[in-house]
Amino acid sequence: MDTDSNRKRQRYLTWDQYFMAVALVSAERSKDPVTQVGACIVNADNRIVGACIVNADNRIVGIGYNGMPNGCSDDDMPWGKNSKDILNTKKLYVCHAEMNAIVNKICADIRGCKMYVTLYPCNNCAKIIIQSGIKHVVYFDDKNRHKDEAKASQYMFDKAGITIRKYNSTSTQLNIGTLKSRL
Ligand SMILES: O=c1ccn([C@H]2C[C@H](O)[C@@H](COP(=O)(O)O)O2)c(=O)[nH]1
Ligand SMILES: [Zn+2]
Repeated sequence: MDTDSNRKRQRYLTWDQYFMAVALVSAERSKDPVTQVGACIVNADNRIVGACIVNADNRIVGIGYNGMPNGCSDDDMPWGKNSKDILNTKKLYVCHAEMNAIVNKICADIRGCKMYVTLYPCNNCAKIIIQSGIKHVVYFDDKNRHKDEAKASQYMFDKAGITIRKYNSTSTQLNIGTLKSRL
């Protein structure tokens, strides 16, 4: 590598890679044994609102991952999904990453912002995304895209004029394992 070059470094992350990497790393905090989801919100100037500012409670404000509500210990709550008793599954309890990112925001006004999220948002997250004023969504994984919840999300996004697109991973592959091995 020519460390004496006068030219700027060429292989730096694109904005998409950078913000999706932040969301993917945030998902690594999730305790969900099946699906780990992370989200981050950026403003029109490509600035993460709440860029990993850690407050006294160790909360990264402005960024979120799927987890149990504050005060509901991860060790006491059910993380399964197949019990016949829905009250004994995570479904009614887990806070979705998109909601946590919005609740954790440090800017009062996130109208016009963009959300990077590692999973196509469900219909409930679509509602809170729309109501928060976020105008653009970039998602990484569309494993739920066939579900009615996702079809309802797309319908509401279209009606509300929210743009949503899949992260274009044809460029440098984001390898969280490599990132984690360097931490
Ligand atoms: O929009 C969404 C949809 C789902 N999640 C979280 C909620 C759960 O913790 C998992 C989904 O678990 P599965 O076992 O894959 O059903 O993903 C979210 O954060 N945002
Ligand atoms: Zn959701």
